[in-house]
Amino acid sequence: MADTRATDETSDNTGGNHSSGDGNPESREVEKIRDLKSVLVTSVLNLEELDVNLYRGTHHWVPRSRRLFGGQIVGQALVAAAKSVGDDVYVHSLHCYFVRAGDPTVAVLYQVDHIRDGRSFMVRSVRAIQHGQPILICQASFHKLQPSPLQHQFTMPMVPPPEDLLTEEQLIHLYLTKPNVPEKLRQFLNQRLANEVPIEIKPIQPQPSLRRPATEPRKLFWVRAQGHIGEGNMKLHCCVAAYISDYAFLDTAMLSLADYKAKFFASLDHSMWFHTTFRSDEWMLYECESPWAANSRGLVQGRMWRRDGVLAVSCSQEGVFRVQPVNHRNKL
Ligand SMILES: CCCCCC/C=C\CCCCCCCC(=O)SCCNC(=O)CCNC(=O)[C@H](O)C(C)(C)COP(=O)(O)OP(=O)(O)OC[C@H]1O[C@@H](n2cnc3c(N)ncnc32)[C@H](O)[C@@H]1OP(=O)(O)O
Repeated sequence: MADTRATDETSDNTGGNHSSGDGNPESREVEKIRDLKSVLVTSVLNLEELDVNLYRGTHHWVPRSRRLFGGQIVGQALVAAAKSVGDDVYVHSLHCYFVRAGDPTVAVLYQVDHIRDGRSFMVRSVRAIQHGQPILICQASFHKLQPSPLQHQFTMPMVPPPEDLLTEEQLIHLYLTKPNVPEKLRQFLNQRLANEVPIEIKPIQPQPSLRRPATEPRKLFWVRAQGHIGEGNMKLHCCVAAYISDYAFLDTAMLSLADYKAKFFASLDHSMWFHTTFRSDEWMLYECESPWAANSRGLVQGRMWRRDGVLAVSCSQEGVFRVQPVNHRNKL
């Protein structure tokens, strides 16, 4: 499908026109990596067709929890659903339940059911299956473009542009240069650096250490897929956004609680609404907030903004959190 609306990088509300090249050899290295095609496109979201409406997906990065990353399963389910509709419709929403933990030692099968094809909307249901049982059930709905005078959106928060901020990786490198970083924490951060997460993040207000105060459960960060995807296939950008949207989302609910850590947390469901065209390989501002948490569950809501201030995607998710007090004796 042709993406007819490219992001206008020259007119943003984040401080004007910014060039990513700064002459620094490290930045040039980063730009070289960005020339490579995103692994999300070449591998993670590149499903193998096994039969009619039946696909197989493999894994790239697996979180420390050793259960499959929810964003990967949602992104792959959306790829499978999108293969069953024509070029004249756009995905406008999806609603998923994570019903079982995904097993990283085997592939995931995606079975697509055609629920309904209407004049304007098409609905698909996808079951992600491992060991003969569903791990995710997902409904995705597609819509033809139908312009209307009814139009409004919230205003994007004012934040520094991504060019003025450090990536999560750079922040960790900086932190590791400090003296007296406890060995356990150093190991944890080095492990984080070794992770091949195909996502780049630039937090607006980086946490200087693990020992943080309780704050309003809200955070903002710039995010994009690692590597190049390019213009063109809007459905693919939505699948990549589905992957990205789950990465640093759920822990927003934990911000209101200091001196506790989650000994177990997992997303229970995930919903997304796609409002307009965007590029998932270009910086988008992810605004995440948690309006409620109690009873071992927390709700998070998110908005992904194109850097020209257009609201591109809305997300919402509930997660289960089993928390325990942190022993701060050996922490900074
Ligand atoms: C700014 C930059 C910051 C960057 C920060 C980001 C950093 C890292 C990112 C990391 C990645 C983020 C990950 C994002 C979230 C995810 O992707 S989570 C993955 C997707 N979701 C799932 O996998 C959930 C799948 N669903 C399930 O597993 C189950 O449905 C469920 C566990 C939610 C339901 O549980 P339940 O109904 O209780 O099932 P059971 O089979 O009975 O129990 C499962 C285990 O839980 C234990 N348990 C049950 N109840 C309790 C209880 N009340 N208290 C304690 N424990 C309980 C139960 O004993 C089982 O345990 P075992 O498996 O037997 O050990």
